[in-house]
Amino acid sequence: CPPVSLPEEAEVQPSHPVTYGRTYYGIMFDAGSTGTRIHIYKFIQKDPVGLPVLDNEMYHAVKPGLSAYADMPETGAETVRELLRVAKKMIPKEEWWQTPVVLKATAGLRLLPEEKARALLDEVKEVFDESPFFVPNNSVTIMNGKNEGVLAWVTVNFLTGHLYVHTRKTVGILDLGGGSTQITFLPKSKKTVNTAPPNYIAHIDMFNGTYSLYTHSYLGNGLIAARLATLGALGADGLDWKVFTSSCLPKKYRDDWTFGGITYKVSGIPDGFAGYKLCYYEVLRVVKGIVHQPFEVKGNSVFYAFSYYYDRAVESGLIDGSRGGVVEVRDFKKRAKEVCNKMTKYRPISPFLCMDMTYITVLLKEGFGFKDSTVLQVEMLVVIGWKTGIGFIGVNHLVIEFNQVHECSFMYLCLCVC
Ligand SMILES: O=c1[nH]cnc2c1ncn2[C@@H]1O[C@H](COP(=O)(O)OP(=O)(O)O)[C@@H](O)[C@H]1O
Repeated sequence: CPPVSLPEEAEVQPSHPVTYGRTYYGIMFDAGSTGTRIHIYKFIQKDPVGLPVLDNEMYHAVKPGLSAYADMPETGAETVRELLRVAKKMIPKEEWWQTPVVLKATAGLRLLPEEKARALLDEVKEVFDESPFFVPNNSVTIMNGKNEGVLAWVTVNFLTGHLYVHTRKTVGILDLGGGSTQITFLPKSKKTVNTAPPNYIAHIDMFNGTYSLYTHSYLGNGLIAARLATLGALGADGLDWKVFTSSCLPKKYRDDWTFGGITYKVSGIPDGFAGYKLCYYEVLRVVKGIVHQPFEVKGNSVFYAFSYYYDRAVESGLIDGSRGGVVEVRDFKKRAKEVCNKMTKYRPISPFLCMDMTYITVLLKEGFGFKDSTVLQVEMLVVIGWKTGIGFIGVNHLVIEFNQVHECSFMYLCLCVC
């Protein structure tokens, strides 16, 4: 493990134009299951001994994600080349040679057969090598689920000011991606740690101490992968002729639907039933017996929920998109019932809204075991980090990479997940 150093108090630095000091750039790709995003960071070091401060972040995204190109890795890598063009426009030419470029892939590539994922990573690495940027060792990799959960926890707690020496009051995170979903929190009671499966506990070193986090990433339980599982389409054959039906979809709905580069025929049950109750039992199969209920989650911890929790809360009108908001688990349930029982009203938003909202409800209640009254702070991560301009977990990927390159002297924080 590298040495760990964190400032005494993690201070949120205001974003303001600084015209002196040394400037550094860094390029981070977040290769998710539903899209590939580039984050271009600009840091300014005001004095030679101080830590660099994030001055600006630029963001661009393309859809679909790399995994949609499982059978055309070269075409997939072209999407990365396109995004690098943006970086070339943003970063001054004389800085290119010392600007590190890193790509971390998440659930989309984890779900692919190993050789297909490998081919995609190799093609992306070639694109990096052909670029004028600095390519550190292991710059194109799949991030494991444990790190994904821990980094999101560090990011949210850093941005919300909960990371400081002897910190005890932290917030938990719930991240719902397309392919996987993560839960991470710092347990207050020993029983949570002792009753958890051993690989659900991650020990992280911060401030000269070791913290044991409860964390797990459920592969295949992201929102979009869960749709496939609900429809019974995950790993199914006969895709040319099979129509996958569900009572979570409007009865008259029938369409082709593509995820991960594969197209599925999906439909409601035209002469059958649709609605919350039936849908609830359909999605329950995707969660029951798979998702572990931590002992402590029934307590009063604060959880930040983002990614698809946020997207669907906004779409269904639970929260305001520009501000995020506080909701109780029961609010998701109430809104799921309404959406499912009035499918035609909500169909223009998305024919999958009933399935998605029901899945979120079932995941929270039957999966993690949250109470109806559990409060969730539903936010877009960009909003959480608006003061600093720090956007997504990308910044922490970058921190890790920078630290490997600059031996922990460079960034706000150094972290080690053992
Ligand atoms: O840079 C970002 N800022 C804010 N939200 C993001 C960003 N990148 C991804 N998301 C959110 O993450 C979700 C999709 O997750 P993703 O495609 O990364 O799946 P995965 O993590 O399962 O691979 C969506 O809700 C999307 O809005």
